Amino acid sequence: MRIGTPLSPSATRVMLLGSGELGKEVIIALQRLGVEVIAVDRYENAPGHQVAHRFHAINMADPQVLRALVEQEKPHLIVPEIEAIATDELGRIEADGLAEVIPTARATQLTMNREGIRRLAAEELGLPTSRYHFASSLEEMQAAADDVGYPCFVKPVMSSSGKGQSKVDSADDVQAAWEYALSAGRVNHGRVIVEECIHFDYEITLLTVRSHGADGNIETHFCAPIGHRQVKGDYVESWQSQAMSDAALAKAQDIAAKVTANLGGRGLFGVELFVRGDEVYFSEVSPRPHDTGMVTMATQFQNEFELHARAILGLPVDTAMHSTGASAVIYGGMEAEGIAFDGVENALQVPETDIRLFGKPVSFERRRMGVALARGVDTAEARARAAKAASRVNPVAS
Ligand SMILES: Nc1ncnc2c1ncn2[C@@H]1O[C@H](COP(=O)(O)OP(=O)(O)OP(=O)(O)O)[C@@H](O)[C@H]1O
Ligand SMILES: NCC(=O)N[C@@H]1O[C@H](COP(=O)([O-])[O-])[C@@H](O)[C@H]1O
Ligand SMILES: [Mg+2]
Repeated sequence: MRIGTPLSPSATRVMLLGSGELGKEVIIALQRLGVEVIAVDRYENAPGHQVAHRFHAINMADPQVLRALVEQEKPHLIVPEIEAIATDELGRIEADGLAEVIPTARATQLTMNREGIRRLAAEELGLPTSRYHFASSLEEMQAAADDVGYPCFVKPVMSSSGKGQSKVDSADDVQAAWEYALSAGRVNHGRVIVEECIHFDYEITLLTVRSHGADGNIETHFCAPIGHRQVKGDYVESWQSQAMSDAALAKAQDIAAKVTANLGGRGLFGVELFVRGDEVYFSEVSPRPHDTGMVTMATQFQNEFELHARAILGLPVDTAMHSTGASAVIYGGMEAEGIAFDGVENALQVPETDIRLFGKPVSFERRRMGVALARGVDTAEARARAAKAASRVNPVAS
C-alpha cells in the first residue's frame, strides 16, 4: 500500500462511516501516517468531522445515498465505525471492487445484527455463550424468558451501548422489556434476543488485532485484557490489565482467535467475554475499536486506534503496554446544545491523568461527552484517579 502526501492522487484515501469519539482517534492516527481521511456521520460537526480532510453528514443506512458518496469520494478503504450502516450495500461495494471494507463487508453484516454473530459463534463455531432464544412477538419472548430462566437479558437484535436492553427479573417484567426493546432499539426490527444471565466474576474486552506479519501472512495479536464496569448496558469505567488465571486467559484468546479468524480481514476487534472462575463465555464482538479500549490511550505504546490504523494499512503492530491504567466516562448531564466544561484544571491536578473531550455538538443527560484517563501503580489506583478526574469535569450550558 502506498502512502503519499495527503490530497495527492497517490495518497491512500480512507472513508470512516461513523465519526464519533472512536472514529476521531482513528482519523488522527491515520493522518499521522500520511493518509487522506473522509469522515462521514449522520449529523454535522461529529467529533471526527472536526479533524478530517473532508466530511459529510448523510443517512448511512440509506444504500443509494451511501453508494453515491462512495462513488463521489472513491476511497480505497471504507472503515465502519458504528453498526447502523447499510451493510448489504457495503457488500455490493466490496463485490464491485469499488473499495475494500474493513475488516470485511461480511463481518459488518454479521455483527450489526445480534442474531448473525450469536448464531455464528454458538452454532457454527461452537463457542460457549449464554443460552439464548430469538423472539419476534411478546408471546415468543415470554416463552423464551421462561425457558432461559430469570433473571435474563432482553436486547433488540439491532442496538448498541445498551439501547433498548433490559434485565428481566421475573415474568412480570416481560411486557415492559418487550415494549422498551421495540421503542429504544436502533432500528425497530421487532425482534429481540433473550439471553440467560451469566453470573460472571468479571467481564473483559480482549482487543485482538489481525495484521500482516513480515512474511505478508495475517497474524493475530492480543492486547492485555481490559476489565470494565457497565451500567444499564453502557460502559462507565475500564482498566487494563484485568488480572486473570492462565487458564481463563488462554480460553479467552482461543475464543477471540476463532471468532476473528472467521470474520477475517485486517484490523482491530473488541471481543467481549464474561469470565467465571476458569470458564469464559463469548458475548459479542466489534470489528472495530471498542469504547472500553479508550483506556489504551493511557496504557499502550500503540493505542487501539493506532493499532487499527496500522493493521488496515498493512503496517507492523505492537500491542505492548507501558503502564497500568484506567478510563472513566464524562457524561453530558443535561440536554443542551454547545455545552462547555468547567473544572478541567482541577481534574488534571489528579496525578498521572489526562482527558479527552470529544466535541459532540449536542449533550444529553447520559450521552458520553468525554473520558478521563489515568495511570497508576495498580488498577485500583488508576481507577480511583480516573474516577476522581472525571468527577471534577463539570458540564455547563454555555
Ligand atoms: N447474558 C448476560 N449475562 C450477564 N450480563 C450481561 C448479559 N448480556 C449483557 N450483559 C451486561 O450488559 C452489558 C451490555 O451488553 P451488550 O454488550 O450485549 O450490549 P450492547 O448494547 O451491545 O453494548 P455495547 O455496544 O456497548 O457493547 C454487558 O457488557 C454486560 O455487563
Ligand atoms: N458502544 C459503541 C460506541 O461506543 N460507539 C461510539 O460512540 C459513538 C456514538 O456516540 P453517540 O451515540 O453519542 O452519538 C460512535 O460514533 C462511536 O464512536
Ligand atoms: Mg457490548
